[in-house]
Amino acid sequence: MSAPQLVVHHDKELMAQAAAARLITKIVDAQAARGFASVVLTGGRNGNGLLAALSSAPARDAIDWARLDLWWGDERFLPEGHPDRNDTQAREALLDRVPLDPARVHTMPVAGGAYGADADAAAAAYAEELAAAAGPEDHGPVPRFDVLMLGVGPDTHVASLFPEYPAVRETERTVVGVHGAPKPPPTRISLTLPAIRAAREVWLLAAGEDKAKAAAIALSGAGEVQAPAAGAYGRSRTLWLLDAAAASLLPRDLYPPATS
Ligand SMILES: O=C1O[C@H](COP(=O)(O)O)[C@@H](O)[C@H](O)[C@H]1O
Repeated sequence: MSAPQLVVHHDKELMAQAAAARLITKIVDAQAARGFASVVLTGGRNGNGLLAALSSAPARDAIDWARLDLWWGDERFLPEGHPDRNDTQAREALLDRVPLDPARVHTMPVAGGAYGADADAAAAAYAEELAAAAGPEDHGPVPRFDVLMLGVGPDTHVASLFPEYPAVRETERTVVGVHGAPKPPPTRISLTLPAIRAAREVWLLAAGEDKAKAAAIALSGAGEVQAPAAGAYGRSRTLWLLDAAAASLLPRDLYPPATS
């Protein structure tokens, strides 16, 4: 477990641009060291903001897009191409504009596809896909992702792990179906905390006033069942990327004053 480090940017746009620049460096370094990189994408406003910033970043094509594995932390279990699916939004923000290898783009299953309306079966299939991609060096059923990003919801949810829901208590499975989610749509698929914690680095994105309470709760010692964001950490780094509005309720001793 790595203790959270905080970086507070002046505003949402700057946060998205700085996070995009940070991600480019991370991916380029991993590709130089191992030949490929693996990143887990998040849905939500902050995650899509980062992808849009990456799309217009001058250094975007320093990344070798064909040697990048993309996974998702969660998905809204909706039909293919639905505008509310996280993968649809990611494609619009970035993925359709870069030369990815389609075989390395690991979207979560769609509703009405191979698993019909069965989100649990779809989740089990994604768990198998992760397990197949994990090598002996990963020492577990999911790859050691280079970076796993999570947008923090106003209620402290991350991925589709909502406070007090069974999914946040899961200790065995790496991917689960989520039913009756408090945020639409009610049916979702999500990585669990054990899968999230397999990542080398976990980045939590929180920008905007509506994230201030969630950041303060999660970073002030709350339990992970009540505040799932508190249970999201990486093996070697846990990084909270915030803007000043989202950091406004944090105790001042948690981070140095915003500088950028
Ligand atoms: O529904 C979801 O919400 C969260 C946070 O979204 P935001 O719009 O409040 O930033 C996101 O992390 C998750 O991936 C997504 O499915």
